[in-house]
Amino acid sequence: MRAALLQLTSSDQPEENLEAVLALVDQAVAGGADLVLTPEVTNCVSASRKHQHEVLKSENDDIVLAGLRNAARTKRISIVVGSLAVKTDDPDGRFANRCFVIGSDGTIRARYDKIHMFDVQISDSETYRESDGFRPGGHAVTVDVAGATLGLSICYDIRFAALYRALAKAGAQVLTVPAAFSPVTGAAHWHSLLRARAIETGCYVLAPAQTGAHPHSLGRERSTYGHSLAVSPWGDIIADAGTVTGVTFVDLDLSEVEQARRRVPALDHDRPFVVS
Ligand SMILES: O=C(O)CNC(=O)[C@H](CS)NC(=O)CCC(=O)C(=O)O
Repeated sequence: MRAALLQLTSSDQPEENLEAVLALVDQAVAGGADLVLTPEVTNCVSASRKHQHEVLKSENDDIVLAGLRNAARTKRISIVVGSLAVKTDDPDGRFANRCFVIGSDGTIRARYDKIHMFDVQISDSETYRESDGFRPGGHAVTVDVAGATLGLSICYDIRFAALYRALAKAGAQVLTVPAAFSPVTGAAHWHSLLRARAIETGCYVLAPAQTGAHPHSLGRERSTYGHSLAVSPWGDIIADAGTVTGVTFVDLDLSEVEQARRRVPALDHDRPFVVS
């Protein structure tokens, strides 16, 4: 199976982002991809709640989701839309940070709402309060698509190893980690966290990322770390997109999942213990 990781610098305008992502989907198809993966918040990166409420829609009216479903169907590819910010029926008006898996017939095969919210003060000048604007999910999801079983996650989830262990035990062979990582924590932790999850589970890890300085008509400036990454089930980095936008191809051989788990069957070696 050939996967293509799309690295984007999404703006706060969904129309622009749709155009940009469809251009990269075309490149991915031309390069022979069966499975295309896009980063977290492909449809809109914005720090302004007011602006988000103006431009974002429920999933039924989201133009990026509609455009990517159409692309999947007409080009016969599967797509993991890393996430879209979509309106929900939350009484506080909060959005969902939702991953969509689209089959090669254009149907939505799975949805996953990001579970862990990035409520973090990285420094005096850099604070994130994701749960102010987004309603967290509570369901982990695996899905069979393009000949593989995927285990879904989003960005900050990567710091919660138990999620990935549960996904692998539920049958996942490929863990997807679409992201919009902060430059500071990315430089410190990104590669290590992704490699650790691959090593612990014997899964491929595919992590398409937002990169660079995101243009804003409103709100404060926002930059992301980039470095879309693919990691083998043995823990080797097999692709790193650096910081430019574009498409990164990676060929997956699912027998490597079995092989890694045969060599180190740690996934089957959990033991009960108490902490005192
Ligand atoms: O707000 C949006 O536009 C979309 N969501 C995000 O960008 C989220 C929440 S702010 N970012 C992360 O989870 C980064 C995690 C991270 O950087 C780390 O774990 O170190």
